[in-house]
Amino acid sequence: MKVAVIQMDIVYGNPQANFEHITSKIREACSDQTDVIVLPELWTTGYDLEMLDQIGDPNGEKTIEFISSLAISYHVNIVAGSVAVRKEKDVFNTMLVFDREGNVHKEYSKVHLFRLMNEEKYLKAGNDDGHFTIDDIPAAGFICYDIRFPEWIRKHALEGAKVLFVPAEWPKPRTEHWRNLLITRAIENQCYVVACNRVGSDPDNVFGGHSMIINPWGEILSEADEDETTIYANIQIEELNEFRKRIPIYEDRRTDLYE
Ligand SMILES: O=C(O)CCC(=O)C(=O)O
Repeated sequence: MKVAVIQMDIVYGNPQANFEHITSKIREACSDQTDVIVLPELWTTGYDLEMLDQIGDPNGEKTIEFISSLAISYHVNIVAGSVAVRKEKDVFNTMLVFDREGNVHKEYSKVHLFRLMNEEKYLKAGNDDGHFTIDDIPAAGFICYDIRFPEWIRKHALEGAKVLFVPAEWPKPRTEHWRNLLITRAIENQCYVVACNRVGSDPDNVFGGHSMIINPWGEILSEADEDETTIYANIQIEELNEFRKRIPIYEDRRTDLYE
C-alpha cells in the first residue's frame, strides 16, 4: 500500500483558497499509483478558532462533496486530515476518511483538546474511537495532541489497528516532541505511523513540518523537512507481522497485572 503524505501550508481562515491549493497537490500525489493520500489537521481553515462558528463546514458537507469527487477521479483512499465541522451549536475537529469510491468511511473527532492553543474554548471534543480500514487493512486515526496519550493509542492497537494516521498542526518549538512521540508510538505498538504536519505560520504559531512515515520497528521510511512537500512510502503488512513475531509484545503482556 503506497501512502502519500501532503505536507502543506494553510491559508488562514480561507477555505476556498485551501480547497484550490489541495486540488493540485492531490493530483500531483496521485500521478504514480498512490493508494492513500493523507492531509494535515484543520487544513481548510487553519487555527482561525474565533471564526470557526462562521467558516466551519456545516456537517462537513462542502468538504465531503469536494474530497469525494477527488477520491473518485483518482480512485484513491483519502485520509482527509481534519476539518472544522459545525453541528448545530458545536464545532468539532473532525477527521474524514474516504474510500476509493468517494464514500465517507469514517468520521473521527479529536478527543483530546489542546488547551495551550485554546481549543477547549472553541471546539467540542469527540467521544468516539478512531478505527477504520483502508483497503481492508485495519487502521486508526488520531489528531495531533492525541498522540500524547499512549493509553488511547494502545487501546486501538490492542483492538487490531495496524496503521496509525496522525494529521496535525504541530508547532515548531516542539518538533522534537513530535518526532519522538511518533517514533515511540510506532515501536511500542508495533504499528506503522503515518503522520502529516503542516508548515508555515499563522498569527500565533510557526509550524514545524517533519511529516513522517515510520515502520513498526521504529525506522523512518520517509521524513519531510520544513517546506511544502509530499512524502511517500510503502506499507507492507507482512513486514509488520514479521516484526511482531520477532519481539512478541502482544503475547508477552501480563494481563494478570494490567489491562
Ligand atoms: O502537544 C503539542 O505539543 C501540540 C498539540 C497541538 O498543537 C494540537 O493538538 O493542535
